[in-house]
Amino acid sequence: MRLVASDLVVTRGGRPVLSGVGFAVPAGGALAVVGPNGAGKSTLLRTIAGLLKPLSGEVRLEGEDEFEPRERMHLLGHQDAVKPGLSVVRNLRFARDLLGGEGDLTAALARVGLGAIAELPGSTLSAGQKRRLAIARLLAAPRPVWLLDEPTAALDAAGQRLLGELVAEHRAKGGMVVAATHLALGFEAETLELGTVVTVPAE
Ligand SMILES: Nc1ncnc2c1ncn2[C@@H]1O[C@H](COP(=O)(O)OP(=O)(O)OP(=O)(O)O)[C@@H](O)[C@H]1O
Repeated sequence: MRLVASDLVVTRGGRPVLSGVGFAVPAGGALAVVGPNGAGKSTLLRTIAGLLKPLSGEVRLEGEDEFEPRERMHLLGHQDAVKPGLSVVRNLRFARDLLGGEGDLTAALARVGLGAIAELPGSTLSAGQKRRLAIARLLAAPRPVWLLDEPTAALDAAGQRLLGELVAEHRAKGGMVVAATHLALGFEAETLELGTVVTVPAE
């Protein structure tokens, strides 16, 4: 399996944001997308996820031709999308059912350190706990491509280490990761500066 983007041209609000962006991430590979504020990192992730349509160019998941690429991807965005009125475990069940996964909710919550507060309402979570709940979705509904937008934001040191471990486990199973970031990610990745074309070697 391989995630390939070629010659992506994307405009937002009528202004060009990405022009001629391309990369290839093989099974087990990871790519860090870097650039200053407004460079188009989130735009690139949303385009890969199929939420924004490029003017030209394409994103494809080679080896998974029977699926729509977006069905095989997780986008962990800036917004943690926690429903305030639902408990932590119900939030996760809602997301899992929406995404069509079969992961173990209790195990996923335990892994991200939220097992003890599974019954608390989402409205009571701290920023870092919301981020951990968003990360639990990656485990509850396994998909081969993780698109992570500033994934370490709001995470404490232990949370950053945990994310590094989860990414390593995901990659060891052949998963792929594209992460937009300003901060250290806590895992090894090739780097894409927007506007350049790179090919990422496997681990
Ligand atoms: N909904 C929108 N409508 C119009 N323009 C937008 C929209 N969203 C983003 N943009 C513009 O697209 C450009 C890229 O934004 P994007 O959020 O992708 O950048 P980024 O690299 O992720 O930035 P940051 O590091 O600040 O998160 C910016 O100039 C921004 O103003």
